[in-house]
Amino acid sequence: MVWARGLRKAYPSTGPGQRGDVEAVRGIDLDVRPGESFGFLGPNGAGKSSTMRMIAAVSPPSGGELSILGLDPATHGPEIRARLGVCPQEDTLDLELNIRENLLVYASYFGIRRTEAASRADELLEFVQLTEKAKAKVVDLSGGMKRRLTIARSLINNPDVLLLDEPTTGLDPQARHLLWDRLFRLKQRGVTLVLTTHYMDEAEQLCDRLVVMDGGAIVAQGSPLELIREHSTREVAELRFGVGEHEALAERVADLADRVEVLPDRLLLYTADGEETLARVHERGLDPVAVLVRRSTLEDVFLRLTGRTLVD
Ligand SMILES: Nc1ncnc2c1ncn2[C@@H]1O[C@H](COP(=O)(O)OP(=O)(O)OP(=O)(O)O)[C@@H](O)[C@H]1O
Repeated sequence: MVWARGLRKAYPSTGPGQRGDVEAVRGIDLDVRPGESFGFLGPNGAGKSSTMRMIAAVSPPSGGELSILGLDPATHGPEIRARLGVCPQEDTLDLELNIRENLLVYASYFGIRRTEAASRADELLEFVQLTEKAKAKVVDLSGGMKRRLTIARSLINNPDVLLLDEPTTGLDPQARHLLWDRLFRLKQRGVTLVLTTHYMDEAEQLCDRLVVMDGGAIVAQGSPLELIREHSTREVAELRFGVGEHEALAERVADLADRVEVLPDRLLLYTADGEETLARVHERGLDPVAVLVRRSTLEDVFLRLTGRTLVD
């Protein structure tokens, strides 16, 4: 569905004192398969949105090869865009129109006939659970509802691939779960999902496979489970001590874990059995102010690969 080799994106520098181009994407390879849910996970500035804009055929690559739905975006941009759904990071809904009208106007951009557009709009409002709000204004919707409307809008042309740039950023947990549920259903219907996120739980919930990006490059790829197995241990014991004590205490527990990470507010002990490790910590006479034993997540994978946390 999406295939890339050595894909690059550079922007001319604009700021004073900036020299050379900004290398947003530095030669990445991609292979998104039909029907899968594929994610780009990485912190702000990793190059996720730049990659998505190239896949959406709205931003030309600066180098490398790119094929979308088997077509070259340089020569087949309009055909590709007609078969894609794009859900941008910021909602770009028309505030003057009501909810249903937003869908109808969007349908007209794709040349969909009025009667077909009307039934499609009703079907999509039902799908995103906004039927009762059909006549409401955009300003009367919650953040979660606006996102659902944006998704409905991006489905108006019945796309083969849906691109979602940070679909749940800024939403509360309930709104996020509702959105995830709709995206699962789309996947069940055979729509290929390509999404960016900086939420590890979202990547774990939604993505069959993902690439971890940092500084414009892919630093790891695989299924969430594969990435965790490959780059982390089964469990993590988190220990909080007094402010400024963590660096020195890390040395005293280093031999109790496969690996120890020092964060400003806690120590992370990577181990197969967190409770067992914790018991050993206490045996040494150390007394953390707070402890937590949890399973490893993609956040741990990112920390291992980059030395930084995903959300600073
Ligand atoms: N239009 C542009 N002109 C110049 N520089 C840009 C442009 N768009 C992005 N960049 C720069 O390219 C780099 C990658 O940005 P990009 O938005 O692709 O990252 P991201 O991973 O999507 O981050 P975010 O989560 O903040 O959207 C950053 O250094 C950014 O400042």
